[in-house]
Amino acid sequence: MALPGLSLPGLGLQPASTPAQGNSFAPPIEQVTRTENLPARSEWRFETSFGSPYNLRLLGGHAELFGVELATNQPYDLSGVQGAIFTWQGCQLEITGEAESEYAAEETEYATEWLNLHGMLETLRSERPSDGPRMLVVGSDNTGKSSLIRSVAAWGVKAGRTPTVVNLDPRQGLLAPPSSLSAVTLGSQMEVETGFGIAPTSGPTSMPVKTPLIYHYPYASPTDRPDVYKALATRLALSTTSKLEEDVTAKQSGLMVDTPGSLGLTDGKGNISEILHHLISEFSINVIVSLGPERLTNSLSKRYSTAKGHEEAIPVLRIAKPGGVAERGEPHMKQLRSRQIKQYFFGSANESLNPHSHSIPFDNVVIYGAKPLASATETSSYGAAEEEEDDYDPYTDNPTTTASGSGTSNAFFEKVTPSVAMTASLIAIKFCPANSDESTIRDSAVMGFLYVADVDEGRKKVRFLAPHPQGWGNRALVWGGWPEAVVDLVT
Ligand SMILES: Nc1ncnc2c1ncn2[C@@H]1O[C@H](COP(=O)(O)OP(=O)(O)OP(=O)(O)O)[C@@H](O)[C@H]1O
Repeated sequence: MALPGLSLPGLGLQPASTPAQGNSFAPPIEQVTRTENLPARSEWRFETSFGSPYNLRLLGGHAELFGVELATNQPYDLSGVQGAIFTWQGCQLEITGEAESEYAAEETEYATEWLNLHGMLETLRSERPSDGPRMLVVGSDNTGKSSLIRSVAAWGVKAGRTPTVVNLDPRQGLLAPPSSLSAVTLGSQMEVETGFGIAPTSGPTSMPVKTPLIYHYPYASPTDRPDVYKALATRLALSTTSKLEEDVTAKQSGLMVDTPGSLGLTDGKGNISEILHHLISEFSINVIVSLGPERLTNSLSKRYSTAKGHEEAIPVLRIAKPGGVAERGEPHMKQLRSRQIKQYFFGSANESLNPHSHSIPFDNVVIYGAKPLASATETSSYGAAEEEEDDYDPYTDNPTTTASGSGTSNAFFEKVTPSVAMTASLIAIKFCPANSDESTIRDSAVMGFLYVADVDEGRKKVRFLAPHPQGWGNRALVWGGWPEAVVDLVT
């Protein structure tokens, strides 16, 4: 019997191609190993703690984690992960280690819906090769947005496409630490354990390197600094779309935009976030996928699914939240951020990296502190913004003063002297020179991140960890109060 969706274009189910990795997998003696036989179209859901080993191995059949196929006999370390190993045809798994919860589930209709979405994207790619799908996924927190994007991106890569994934949620980085808004074109398949993989490094790696375009937004939510968020989204949209213009295959493969859960909420009158309108307009979105409540989908449909003036209609699709998606509390999210930061500097178990130490006198370093929103100038972040939104110009709110303080106002940054308060936090190296004006510093892409390992106020020296051995010349450095310090990065 053919499985629904499997005949859709672009998803040739083939035997797992990666060979067995031998017998290097040696479970700790006290760990109990058990096997699970999963029937077709079921999944193994698990929630595991950080630091407590949890290993999975595919013994037979086919299985995938968010679209990425597991290789037979390869051990995968899935500690600190909430997820599900899904199988279309049935499989046998070997599991070692303790989970906070784990069970086999057969209510997996969501997977067919996601696969049908992949099929629809493939149809759009074939029908309009010069103008691929530009999909935005919206919904409240923990509705499966990132997992959906990971899966359809992985299926796209498997079908020979090179989709571009855009992460607009600063709380979780995409090939970058939290506080990043980033985009990457996937030229190769993702990893089972690390998802999109690790950030590029100066050293040799066994994994194919994916180079993201990164902007720095050192706040947890778009509504913390909507002016900065919108300006950076505009920058990211411009850079991404102009890059796609130079790459026919990537343009045909299309964009997949992941949004933070706060943009999937409507106000009491059912109005959509004005920032969401901004993203739809700036990324020229032509498919909207809603994982949110019916109210959000209705509001989006009312606004976008019928043509208005010169605007084309944008289809709005509603997809149900998968049953297995778990609420993630703040302690879990904090550990996730900490792990992403560690991985940025030290890599993963499969691909370790060696960060470099740079000790610099205070006088030789110029650091700008990112300011929180000082005055409540934004009265409401909801509303239709029907006309003005499309005309949003990031330059209109640009102060012309230098960030170093001459002139009338420093809206975004203030110069700061290194202090112990910075210890264990992240600093972004911008591509622009240190004496650039505020808006240039704000809008510059990120060259890389530094970790403040130590500040010696007595000797007036600051020690950074950097992924690269080279210095960064006279570039602007920006310190934000967010994400929180990760004190156990350097032991
Ligand atoms: N089928 C599933 N079974 C078990 N866990 C799942 C399943 N699908 C997703 N998850 C897990 O649920 C959590 C939330 O999913 P995901 O990150 O995709 O949601 P999200 O809507 O992007 O959340 P947020 O907006 O808060 O970032 C993740 O840890 C994810 O790995």
